[in-house]
Amino acid sequence: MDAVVKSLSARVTEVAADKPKIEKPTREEAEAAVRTLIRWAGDDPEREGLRDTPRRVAKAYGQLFAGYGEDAREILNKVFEEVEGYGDMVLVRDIPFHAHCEHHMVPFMGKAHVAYYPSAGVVGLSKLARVVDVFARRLQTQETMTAQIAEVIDEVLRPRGVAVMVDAEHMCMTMRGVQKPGASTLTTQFTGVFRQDPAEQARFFTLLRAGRS
Ligand SMILES: Nc1nc2c(ncn2[C@@H]2O[C@H](COP(=O)(O)OP(=O)(O)OP(=O)(O)O)[C@@H](O)[C@H]2O)c(=O)[nH]1
Ligand SMILES: [Zn+2]
Repeated sequence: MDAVVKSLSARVTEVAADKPKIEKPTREEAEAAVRTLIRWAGDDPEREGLRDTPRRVAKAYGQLFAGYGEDAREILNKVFEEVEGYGDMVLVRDIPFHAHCEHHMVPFMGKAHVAYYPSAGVVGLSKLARVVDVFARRLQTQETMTAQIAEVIDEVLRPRGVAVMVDAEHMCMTMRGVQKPGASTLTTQFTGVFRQDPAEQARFFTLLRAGRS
């Protein structure tokens, strides 16, 4: 791709960082909390099989909640200005993700579909998937995550419109509580032309189905 790379850092610094600011506990405090939860579950944190578990859980949290240390705006901070006149919809569908619900701290997982109409250049396709992960790797509701993905793309790229659809299964509805495995939740967020024009939303849904039986 014969593309000119343009930095959007000036625009990026205009907007507030989206990383939540909290005072983190020490690693020892985190591990002690895991030991407490093991006891709350009914087991003995000192038995051999569980002795290393607090350390592993604290480490796993680093990956599962890596989104707190990332800024989606920085990920989108690079556009390819010239893509041989392309101005139509770009849709990356079936982006798999794992998140944790903020109510029960158990996983919900599924696929995100992200579309936008470029205005001044396009962004690397992988960046759209990275943006999904930034918000998925936090304590979330599906609605908030869907809105955050659409909003940050809209804010940084200033496209003619953004459409995001998230399709997920919540383990808090499967493994506990109401116990309804297989129930899926769909959420959408539209900006710009997708919000204003129902025909554009219809086109987004048509493209989502394209090539599928
Ligand atoms: N809107 C929304 N609700 C969610 C999401 N993830 C989990 N929930 C819901 O959060 C609600 C929490 O309800 P509460 O009554 O406070 O908690 P609870 O007693 O554990 O509820 P049950 O899950 O019905 O047993 C449940 O209805 C969950 O299904 C989400 O991403 N979005
Ligand atoms: Zn939940």
